[in-house]
Amino acid sequence: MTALEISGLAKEYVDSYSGDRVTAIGEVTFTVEEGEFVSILGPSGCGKTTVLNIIAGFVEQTAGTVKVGGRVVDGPGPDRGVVFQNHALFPWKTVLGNAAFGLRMKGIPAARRREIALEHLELVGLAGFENRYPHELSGGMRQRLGVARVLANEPAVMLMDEPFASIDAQTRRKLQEDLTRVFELRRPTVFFVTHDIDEAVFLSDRVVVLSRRPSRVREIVTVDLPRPRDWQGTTALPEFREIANHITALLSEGGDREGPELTAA
Ligand SMILES: Nc1ncnc2c1ncn2[C@@H]1O[C@H](COP(=O)(O)OP(=O)(O)OP(=O)(O)O)[C@@H](O)[C@H]1O
Repeated sequence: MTALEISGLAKEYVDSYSGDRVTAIGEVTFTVEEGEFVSILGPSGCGKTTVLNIIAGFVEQTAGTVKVGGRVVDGPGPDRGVVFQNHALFPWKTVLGNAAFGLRMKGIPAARRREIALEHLELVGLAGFENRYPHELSGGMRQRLGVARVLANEPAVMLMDEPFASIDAQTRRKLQEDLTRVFELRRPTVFFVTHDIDEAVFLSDRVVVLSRRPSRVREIVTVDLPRPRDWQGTTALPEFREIANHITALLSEGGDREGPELTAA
């Protein structure tokens, strides 16, 4: 079943200082099926985060529709859970309190909240840290907590905005591997924004490649690599490199004039 349906999405921003209009998203259409991992890639400034913010209900589109589970999105809601790049955890709450927060909002009784939160902390490798506070965790651990907090709520769609961008390369590999493991176990529906071609190919079932601004879908690339995936084995597959090279070519044909930050090994 289709979990997320984006049709004819467009967004024009008006710069609050100059009054200039910027067409961030030209026309973007794609779907994400239930239990599918879909990433979005494109040149810097092509509107990837804007697409995610519209799906989350934080930003209103100029045209087009977003449907989650067949229902039109018109604001934030518990059917969408966001893992932010900067964690966005509650600093005054413990790890357990953060993981259980959404469950509390849903009115789930305390004992059950604790049980669900602990189960998800264990799933992301944070068992034993439940009484710590966010400032006592490393960046990678905070991001694990962000994932546990969202998964515990069982949203229809999990939205991830470059969650590993500010994390050192070695920890990042581990987090990517652990995210695939969690995905393969639980099969949440994931929409993932990234700049990193290898990351997108490694994690995803499909990759939506956008053109530069005003963005359109250049191609939706299917990543038919076997699961379970592990970084060393999967990235060594000739098919992995073929797909990553194909996406690199698509992005360079698209004239990535805004920056060389797209990475491909
Ligand atoms: N609130 C805003 N007001 C005006 N312009 C905006 C606003 N938010 C984003 N933009 C502009 O819209 C375009 C798309 O921005 P967005 O952050 O969605 O792109 P992105 O592809 O995620 O960028 P990056 O790859 O650099 O993270 C950019 O030109 C940006 O400057």
